[in-house]
Amino acid sequence: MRAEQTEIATVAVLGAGTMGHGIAEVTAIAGYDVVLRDIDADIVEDGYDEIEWSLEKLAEKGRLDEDPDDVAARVATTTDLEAAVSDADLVIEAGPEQLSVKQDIFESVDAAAPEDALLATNSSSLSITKIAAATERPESVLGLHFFNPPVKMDLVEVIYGEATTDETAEAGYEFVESIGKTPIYVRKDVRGFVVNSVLGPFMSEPAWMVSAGEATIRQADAAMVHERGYPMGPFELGDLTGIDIGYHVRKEAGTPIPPLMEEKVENETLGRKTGEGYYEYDDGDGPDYGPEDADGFDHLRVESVMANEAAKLVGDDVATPEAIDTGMQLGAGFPEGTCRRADDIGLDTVLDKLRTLHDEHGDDRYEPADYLVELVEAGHTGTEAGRGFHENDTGDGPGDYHTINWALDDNGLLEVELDRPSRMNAISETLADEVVDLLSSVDDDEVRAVVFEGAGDRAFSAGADISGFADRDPAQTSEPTEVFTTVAEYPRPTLARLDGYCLGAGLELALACDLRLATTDSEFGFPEITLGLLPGGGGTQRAIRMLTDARAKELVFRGEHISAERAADWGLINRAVDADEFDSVVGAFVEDLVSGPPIALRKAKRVMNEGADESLDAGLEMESQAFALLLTTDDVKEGTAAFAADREPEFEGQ
Ligand SMILES: C/C=C/C(=O)SCCNC(=O)CCNC(=O)[C@H](O)C(C)(C)COP(=O)(O)OP(=O)(O)OC[C@H]1O[C@@H](n2cnc3c(N)ncnc32)[C@H](O)[C@@H]1OP(=O)(O)O
Repeated sequence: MRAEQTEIATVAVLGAGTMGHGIAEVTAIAGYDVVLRDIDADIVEDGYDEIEWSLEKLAEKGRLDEDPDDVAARVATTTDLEAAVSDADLVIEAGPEQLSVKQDIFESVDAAAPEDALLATNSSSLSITKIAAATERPESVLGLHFFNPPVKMDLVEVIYGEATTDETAEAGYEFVESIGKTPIYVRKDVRGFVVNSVLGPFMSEPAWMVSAGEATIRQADAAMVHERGYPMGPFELGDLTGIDIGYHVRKEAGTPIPPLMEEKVENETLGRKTGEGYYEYDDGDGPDYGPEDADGFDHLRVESVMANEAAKLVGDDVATPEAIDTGMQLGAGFPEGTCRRADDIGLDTVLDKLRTLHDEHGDDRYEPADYLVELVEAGHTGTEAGRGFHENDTGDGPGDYHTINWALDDNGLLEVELDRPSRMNAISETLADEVVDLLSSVDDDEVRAVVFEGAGDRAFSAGADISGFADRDPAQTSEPTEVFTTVAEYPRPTLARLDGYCLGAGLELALACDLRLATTDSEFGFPEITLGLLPGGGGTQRAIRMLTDARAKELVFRGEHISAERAADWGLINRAVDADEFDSVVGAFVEDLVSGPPIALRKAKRVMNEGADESLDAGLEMESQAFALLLTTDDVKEGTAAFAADREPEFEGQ
C-alpha cells in the first residue's frame, strides 16, 4: 500500500518534448507548481519556449484566466532528475517510448522521489506493470495517458498496472479532474489501453478489405467520413500518424498485419512524413476523396469488429461502456461512442455480421467476444430493445440521456444542458431526439419554465453536427426538424442561456426559445451558407420575422458571425451581459418565469406566437378570448388579492 497521499502541489514532468511540455503547460494552467526536466538544457528550453508561445495563443483567444507570464512563472526547468523529483507529489514521465529507457527513468525516480509521491507514466503503448517493476513501489505507479496535444485534447486514460492500488488510481483520477481534463479508468494493463484498442480495427479492417480487393482506399475513407461521421478516414489517419507506427504496434503484439500495410512499410511509403503513403503528398493532393466515392463500402464490417473489441474490454473488466464511449469521443474524435453506436446498429446485427465474417474468412478477429454473445442471448440487443451495452430510455417518461443532462427542481425550473462539449455541443440526431423525448415526456404540470444551456465554456452550440451530413436522407430533412417545433411550441416559457458560440442549428434552437440572454463574448451566426446550405431548422423564417429584412438576410447570406452586442442591438437576443453579472441576470429572469402565473404565461405565449402569423383582427380576437378565460382563474384572484395586501402573489396555476 502507498503511504497516505499528501495533497498534490508540485508536479514533476520528465521529458520536455511535445507531450511533456504540453502536460507541464496544462498542469501549470490549473495552478500547480511544475518542474520540467529533460536530459539536455536546449531541449528543456525549447519545451519552455513552446509553453510560453502556447500560453500567449490561449490568452489571445481569451481562453486563459490569468496573465500568461504568471502561468509560465509556475514552470521551473532543470536537467537534474533528482532535483526535479525530490519535492514532487506527482511525477509524470513523458520520455521516449522505449521500455528500457522508461525503466531506467523510473529506477532513478524511485530513488529520489518522496515516499508518498505518485509515479505516473504517459506511455501510450508500453506495459505499466513492466515499467512499475523497475521501482520498489509498483503499487504507487500508474499510467496517465494524455492525448496529443494535451492543451487541446480533453481525455486522459488512467491505467492500472498489476500492482497499482485503487488509492493510487483514484488519486491520479482526481488529479486529472483537477486540471480540467476528463479521466477514464483502464482497469487492466492491456495493450493499447482503451482508445488504441478500439482504434486498431478502425484502421486495420479497411486495410484487410483493400488488400483483398474488396474495397478501395478512397471508398473506405469517404464512407467512414461522409456516411458514418468519423472525423477522418482510416487511411487518412494512417498517413497522419505514420503507417510504420501501426505496423510496429501490431508486430510487437503478434497481431496479423494486412498485406497493404506490409507493402507500404517495405516500400518506405509511410504517410505524410515520407511524402507518400496511402495517398500522395509530394506529387499529389493528399486525401482527395469525396462523398461520391463512398458508395457500396461495407462499413458494418468495420464497425462490427470495433464493437467486438469494445465487448472484449467490457467483458474482461478493463473498462465500462461509458468509459469506452467517452474515450472514443474525446480521444479519437468519434461522433459517438463505439458501444453506443453498436447499440444503435443492434448487437444482434453486429453478432450476425461477425459470425458471417468468421464463417467466410475463418480469422480469429471475427470470433465474437463472449460478452457480446451473452448480451444478445439475454435479449439485450441494443437501443431498440431498451438495453445493450448501455441501458436505454424505454420511452415511459424522461430518461437518462447521453447527450443532454436535465434537472427539474422544486420550483418547476427544468434545466436542459446540451452535453457534447468536445463537439461544441453540436446538435446530433440523437441530441435532437433526446430534447424532443424529454419535452414530450416530462410532466408539464410540474414545469413552470425551461432553461437551455450548453456544457463547457466554449459554446451554447456550434450548430448541427456536420459529421455525416452527406449520408442524410433528404426526405427526412425537408421539414423543419421536430426539435425546433417542439421547443417553440412547448407550453411553458423557455429561455436560452447563451455563453460562447451560438451558430447554425444552435442559433435556431435559441430562436425557438422565447427569451435569449447571452454573455458579451458570445458570437452568433448562420454559417450554413458557407457549407452550401441554408438554415434548415426554422432559422430563415424566425430571423426574418424577428429582425429587419436586411439584417436577417445579412445573417443568412453572408454567414458571418456577429457579436452579442450587435445581436442585442438588432433584437436577436434580449440582453448581452458581462460574464460576471450573467448568473444574476439569468437568475432574475428565471425567478420571474417560475413564480409567474402559469396559465397566463402559457396563454400569453400562445396568443403571441399564433397571433403573430394572423391578421391584427384575428390576433386581437385570440387575445380577448384568452383574457376572458384568465378572468375565471384562481390565479387572477390571487394576483389581485396580493396586490391589495401589498404582498408577493403565490400563483398555483389554477
Ligand atoms: C440545419 C442546420 C445546419 C447547421 O447548423 S450546419 C453547421 C453550422 N455550424 C458551423 O458551420 C460551425 C462549425 N464550427 C466552427 O466553425 C468552429 O468549430 C467554431 C468557430 C465554432 C470554433 O472554432 P475553434 O475554436 O477553432 O474550435 P474547433 O477546433 O473548430 O472545434 C472544436 C471541436 O468541435 C468540433 N465541431 C465544431 N463545430 C461542429 C459542428 N457543427 N459539428 C460537428 N463538430 C463540430 C470540431 O470538429 C472540433 O472537433 P475536433 O477537436 O475533433 O477537431
